[in-house]
Amino acid sequence: MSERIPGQVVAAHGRQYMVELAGGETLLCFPRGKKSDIACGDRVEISRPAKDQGAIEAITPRSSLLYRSNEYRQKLIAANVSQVLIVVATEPGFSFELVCRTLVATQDQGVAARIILNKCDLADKIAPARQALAPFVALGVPVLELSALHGAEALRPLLAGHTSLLVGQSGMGKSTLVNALIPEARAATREISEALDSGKHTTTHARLYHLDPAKPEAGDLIDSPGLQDFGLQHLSRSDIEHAFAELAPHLGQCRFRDCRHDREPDCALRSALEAGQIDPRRWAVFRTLYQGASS
Ligand SMILES: Nc1nc2c(ncn2[C@@H]2O[C@H](COP(=O)(O)OP(=O)(O)OP(=O)(O)O)[C@@H](O)[C@H]2O)c(=O)[nH]1
Ligand SMILES: [Zn+2]
Repeated sequence: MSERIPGQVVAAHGRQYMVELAGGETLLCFPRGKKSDIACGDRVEISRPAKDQGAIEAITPRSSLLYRSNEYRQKLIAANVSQVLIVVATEPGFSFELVCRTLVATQDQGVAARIILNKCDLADKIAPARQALAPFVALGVPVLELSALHGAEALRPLLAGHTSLLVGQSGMGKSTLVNALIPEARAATREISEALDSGKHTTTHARLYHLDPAKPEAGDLIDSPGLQDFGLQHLSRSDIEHAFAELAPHLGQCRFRDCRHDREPDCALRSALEAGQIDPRRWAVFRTLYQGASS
């Protein structure tokens, strides 16, 4: 048996992975066997049958796994993340539901979340954006306002000591933000794309960057492709109830143990909604997710 070498997946694209080894060398790797449930951020053990190619033999247990799913399949986003940064912008408008769904996924994985409100140079658009974000602020989700076009230094201290995942809809300015934080990102991405795609121009992969290669404590940043939806088919009704923090004081208080929080009498959740203790926009997303959950 050949020697097992530890490494970390720094780029994932289909069944191809770039794995960083101790010392910073990166190696193109393929998973052993048919399965490829490996994500950017995964710590792995590889074997090296050839100098310029590796085989992923094992995945080290993860501290967290962010993924999306529908009825048919699941899509891994990133592993071993300690905080998720949800990028929204003053313009164009962002999806309230997508932010809620991302927060559900982070809450489920016990990962911290922050919202970054980008494009705050567009001064007249800030007030409506703040209003749209108010329900998240009320929940205690920190919001950082910045303008990636003019720099992202305010964010840097919040990244120290973390592996942070950047997620957001297309057009919110995620790439601008990555380039502001990591000026060499564009070149690194091009290099990786060439290795992974052999010339094809797809940018569908997640990518891990070291904020300061000389200082591991500066943190790592994983950039992921723009999100259009965030399917959470893998979560049960109970998972969803527990992922909406504002419901916590009311869970278990309904008259019926198997209350579906719909039209049942003496539903504690509906009472809290009617008493104004639960934001109606959050409630609407909760209902959508709860009704779609399998059990
Ligand atoms: N006014 C303003 N525009 C910005 C800012 N940041 C990004 N933009 C612009 O917003 C547009 C989208 O930015 P990108 O960085 O490409 O957005 P993205 O989220 O990476 O989008 P995709 O690449 O489609 O996933 C570009 O025209 C940027 O120049 C900002 O802070 N202020
Ligand atoms: Zn109920």
